[in-house]
Amino acid sequence: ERSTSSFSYSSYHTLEEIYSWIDNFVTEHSDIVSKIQIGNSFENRSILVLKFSTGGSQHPAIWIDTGIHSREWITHATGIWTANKIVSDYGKDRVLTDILKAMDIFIELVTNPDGFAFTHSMNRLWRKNKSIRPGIFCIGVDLNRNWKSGFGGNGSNSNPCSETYHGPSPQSEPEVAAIVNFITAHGNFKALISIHSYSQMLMYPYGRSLEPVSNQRELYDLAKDAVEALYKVHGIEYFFGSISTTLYVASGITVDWAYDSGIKYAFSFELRDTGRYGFLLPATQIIPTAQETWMALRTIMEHTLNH
Ligand SMILES: O=C(O)[C@H](Cc1ccccc1)CC(O)(O)C[N+](=O)[O-]
Ligand SMILES: [Zn+2]
Repeated sequence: ERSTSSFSYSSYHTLEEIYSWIDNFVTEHSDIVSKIQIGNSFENRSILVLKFSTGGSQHPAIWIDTGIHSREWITHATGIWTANKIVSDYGKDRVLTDILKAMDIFIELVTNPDGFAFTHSMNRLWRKNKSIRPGIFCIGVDLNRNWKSGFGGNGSNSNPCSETYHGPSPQSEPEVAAIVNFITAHGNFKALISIHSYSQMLMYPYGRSLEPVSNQRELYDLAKDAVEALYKVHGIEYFFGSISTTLYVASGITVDWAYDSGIKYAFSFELRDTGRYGFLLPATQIIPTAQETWMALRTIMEHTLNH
């Protein structure tokens, strides 16, 4: 369709519908939003990032990614609603306006486009990307185990048929390499938020070990404030803490790489629910989930602005 006004934010969408929405969205809000292609997926789909900026060059930046695991459809839908919330509230919400006056926000909505297309065409519960390699008879790498930090450690698997297969080497997957190259070249990211589902948790590094990060107390207090802001919207309760102590040990993950790269505010969300619907969360819960998640994101971004 020609404009985002006919786009339903309370429905799940195909890859083509999302990419079309991105083009319309950027056209309609070209004063503050632009589209950047940071690379191509294994199956040669464009990897797209939305940049929200009020100008300046190289503002300190905040990264948000959704859909790194393709079956977690609530995360793409939440990202799309969040993008629209940012343009709707800029100039009205004092906190958001202050954030965007000083910082840029980058949102990668479909971080695993090949896997996402596959969840629509063949297997709704596909998690990994779609890479294939000679002599290997299972498809895909877990993009949340392919990062350099702690690569190959506990909580990742060397078996290509495993759902947590870490891949042949760190950043072997184009979908991960594209983000690493973009964030490294930019050089001024202050926060990274990688959004998953489900379990209703807000977590910070490390995943690879039980060892606390240097600013653990600060991250604990910030996570606490963020989940309280989330709770106030619809009464949904989140657990929070470090990944390894709150959920399980996982190695080669996005937020450990971000933290070790100097991004001291690195978080991962597990959105709704706690297992009743799981990855098959009904579309009726998209907007309520996005509304409450926004309040947590806004809390993290405000803290990043002020520290
Ligand atoms: O194992 C995962 O990558 C996430 C948990 C997670 C999330 C962030 C960093 C480390 C681990 C769980 C999930 O979101 O993928 C849900 N699932 O197990 O399919
Ligand atoms: Zn996930």
